[in-house]
Amino acid sequence: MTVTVRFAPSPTGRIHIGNARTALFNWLFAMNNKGRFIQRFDDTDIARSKQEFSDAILYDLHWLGIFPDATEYQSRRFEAYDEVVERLQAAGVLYPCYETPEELDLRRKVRRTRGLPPVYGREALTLSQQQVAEYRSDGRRPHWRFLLPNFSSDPLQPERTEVHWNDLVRGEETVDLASLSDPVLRREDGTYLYTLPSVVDDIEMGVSHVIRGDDHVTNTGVQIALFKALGAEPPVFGHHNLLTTASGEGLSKRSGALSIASLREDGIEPMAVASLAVLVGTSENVAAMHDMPALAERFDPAATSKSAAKFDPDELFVLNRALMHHMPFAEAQDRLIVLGISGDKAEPFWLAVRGNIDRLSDAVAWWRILADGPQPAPEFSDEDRDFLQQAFDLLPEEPWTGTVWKDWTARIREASGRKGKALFMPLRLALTGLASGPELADLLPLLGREGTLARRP
Ligand SMILES: Nc1ncnc2c1ncn2[C@@H]1O[C@H](COP(=O)(O)OP(=O)(O)OP(=O)(O)O)[C@@H](O)[C@H]1O
Repeated sequence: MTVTVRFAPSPTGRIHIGNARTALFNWLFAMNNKGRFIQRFDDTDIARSKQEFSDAILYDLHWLGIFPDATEYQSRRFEAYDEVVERLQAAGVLYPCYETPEELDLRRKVRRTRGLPPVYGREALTLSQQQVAEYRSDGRRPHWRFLLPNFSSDPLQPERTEVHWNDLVRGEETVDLASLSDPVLRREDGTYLYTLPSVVDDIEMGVSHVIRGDDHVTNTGVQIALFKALGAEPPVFGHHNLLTTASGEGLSKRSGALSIASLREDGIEPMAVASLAVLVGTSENVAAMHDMPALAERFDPAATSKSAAKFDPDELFVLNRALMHHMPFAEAQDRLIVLGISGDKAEPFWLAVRGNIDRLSDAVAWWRILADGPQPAPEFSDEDRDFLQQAFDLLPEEPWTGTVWKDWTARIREASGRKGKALFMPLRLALTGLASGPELADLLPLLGREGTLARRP
C-alpha cells in the first residue's frame, strides 16, 4: 500500500507556524515512507475562502521545502459530495432537521436543567408528515444530520457507542459517540461542513494516514463512523499537539500571528522554521537541521508530547545563527550576489562573517563596513589615539602572508607594551567601528594594506 497523506487547511488567511507543523509532519511522514503528499484546500466555505490565500499557502509551503505531489480544491468537487449525500439518505443515516438555531438553543437549556447531556435529542426523527409539510410551507429548508451509530440503549451492543483507534501520536484513543450530537453534514443552503467532504476525499484520494492537530480528535470519532457508514476502511489517524504563542495564546490564520510569511520577512531561514516547528513539543532535542532529509531522520510522530507546546520566536534566532554559522559559501553565494556581495572577496568575506550574523542579510552591514569604513568614525582618547598611530606605523608591507595579523600584533605588543584587550579593542574599533565582530585576522586580508591604513584615526 502506498502511503498517502494530505494537508488540508482552509484558505482563509496565511498559514501560521502551527499549520506548518501539521504540513511538515505529513511531509516528513511521506518522506520516511516513500509516500505521496496531497495539498488539499478545504475551500467549501465559498464566502471566506480565497484563491489568493490558496496561492499564498502553496508559496509558503514551497518556501519551507514542501512540494506536493498533487493539489486539490474541495470547491471543485461538490458533485462527488452530492452523490454521497444521496447514498447516505437512501441508507437512512442522513436525516432532515428543521430546527432554527434559537429552537436548538432552547432545547439544550431544557436538557441541561433536566440533568441530560446537551446533545441533540433526534427530535427530527419523530416529526409527522404533517409537521414536515407545515415547516416546508413556512419556507423552512432542512439541514441534514448524520445518524451516529450510538445506540447506547442496546444492551447487546454497548461497544457500538465507542469508537477506538490506535493513534500514530497518542496511542490508544477512544471517543464515545453517545456524548455527541448527530453532526450536521449539510446546511440549509446546501453547503457542506468540514466532516463529509473530508471523508469523501480521503476515500477517493486513497489517503492512508490522516495526520493533523489534536483539535480534531473528536471529529475523528465521527469521521470513523462515517467511513464505516460508507463501507470504507478508515485511514490510520495521528493527532499531534497544538502550538501556542510564547505567552500561551492559540493561533489562527485570521489573526496573522506567527505567520510563515512574517517569519520569512524577518529573515529567518526555512530550515530554522521547519526544525523548530517539528521538534518543539517533542522529546527530541531542538536543533537546527541543515536540510529536510536530516529533519526527516529526527522525526518520530510517537515522540510528540500530548500537551500544547509554546512556540518562542526568540528560539528561531538561535537556530538561525547556528545555520548561518555552518552555511557553506556555495549555498550562500547566489543570495549574497542579490545583496550586492560578489567578486573575489565574496568567499573569504562570507567565511569571515558567517559566525557573527543572526541572518543572512546582516552580512550587508559587514560588507559596507569593509568597503566604506566604520560609520560613524569611532572616537578615541588621546592615549588610544597615540597608541593607534604607533600601531599603524608598524603595519607590515605587502605582499602579506597568512600570518599578517599575528605578525602585526606581535610588533605592536613589543613596541607599545600593551597586550590583551588594551591592545585589541582600539584596533577593532579603528578597523570596524564595533566592539565585537568577526576575527580581525580574517578581516585584515580583506581590507589589504591600503584599506587598513585608510582606517588610521
Ligand atoms: N496551533 C496549531 N498548532 C498545530 N496545528 C494546528 C494549529 N492550528 C491548526 N492546526 C492544524 O492545521 C491544519 C489546518 O487547519 P485549519 O485550516 O483549520 O487552520 P486553523 O489555523 O485552525 O484555522 P483558522 O484560523 O482558519 O480557523 C489542521 O490539521 C489543524 O489541526
